Amino acid sequence: MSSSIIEVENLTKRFGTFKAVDSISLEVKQGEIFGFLGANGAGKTTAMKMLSGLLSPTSGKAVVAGFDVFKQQNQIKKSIGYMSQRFSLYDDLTIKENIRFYGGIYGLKRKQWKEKGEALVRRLGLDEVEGKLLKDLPLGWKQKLAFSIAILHDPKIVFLDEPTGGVDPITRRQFWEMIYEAAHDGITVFVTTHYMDEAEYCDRISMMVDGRVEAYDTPEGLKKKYGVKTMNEVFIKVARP
Ligand SMILES: Nc1ncnc2c1ncn2[C@@H]1O[C@H](COP(=O)(O)OP(=O)(O)OP(=O)(O)O)[C@@H](O)[C@H]1O
Repeated sequence: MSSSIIEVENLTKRFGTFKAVDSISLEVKQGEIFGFLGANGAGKTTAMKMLSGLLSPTSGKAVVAGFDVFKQQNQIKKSIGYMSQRFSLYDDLTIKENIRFYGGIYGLKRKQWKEKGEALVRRLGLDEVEGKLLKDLPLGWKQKLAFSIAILHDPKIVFLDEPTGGVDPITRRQFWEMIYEAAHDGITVFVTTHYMDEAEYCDRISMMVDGRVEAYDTPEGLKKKYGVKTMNEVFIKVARP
């Protein structure tokens, strides 16, 4: 049995008197693809920011990649990759410049980001367009590139906040193939999504409702528990009881 890479116990975040995240507990195993689901405003982004060292929790406990989310936020940031729809690549830089920029942020040496960047461009078939500005690429390509850059430094965990929003099903499927490859290489994937077909691709799932974790199991286990055939139906039962 693989060991846990994320351990969360009664983690809470208050904004004033409002509890955006209300005493959540969960565990993610190394190399797992963990789906972090919930309706809009359920508290997913807030929880994910705490786990990635970007936001201080109010109370509870969480250890990410062996580091404490209260005291070791900088070490956490170095051990993870993060990609969200809002925080992505720079539109006014070329593909190559984005790789160089993020390689620098992740602390890679020139030789490392050059080698890894070249391999990445080849793997994604972007050789012809690497000198193009990001804004001239289709959204699906930008997302694949953003994901590849988020794991350029071989992090232990990559946090993906709605990584496939707004793209067509074929591009989403290709994106998920990249996720599988990363997991196969031992990177733990922690992903939020509103697409229930994507939830089916995860090893395990948690579903948040109003700041709390209301369901937590494998997709198969959840479907069995709620007596339904799809994750869509599970979501409707859990999120709108
Ligand atoms: N800085 C903040 N100050 C006050 N309230 C906040 C703050 N950040 C988030 N919230 C509130 O906390 C709740 C949870 O927000 P969060 O963004 O974590 O939800 P989410 O599940 O990620 O939603 P979505 O799917 O829409 O991204 C929301 O009601 C939101 O308005």
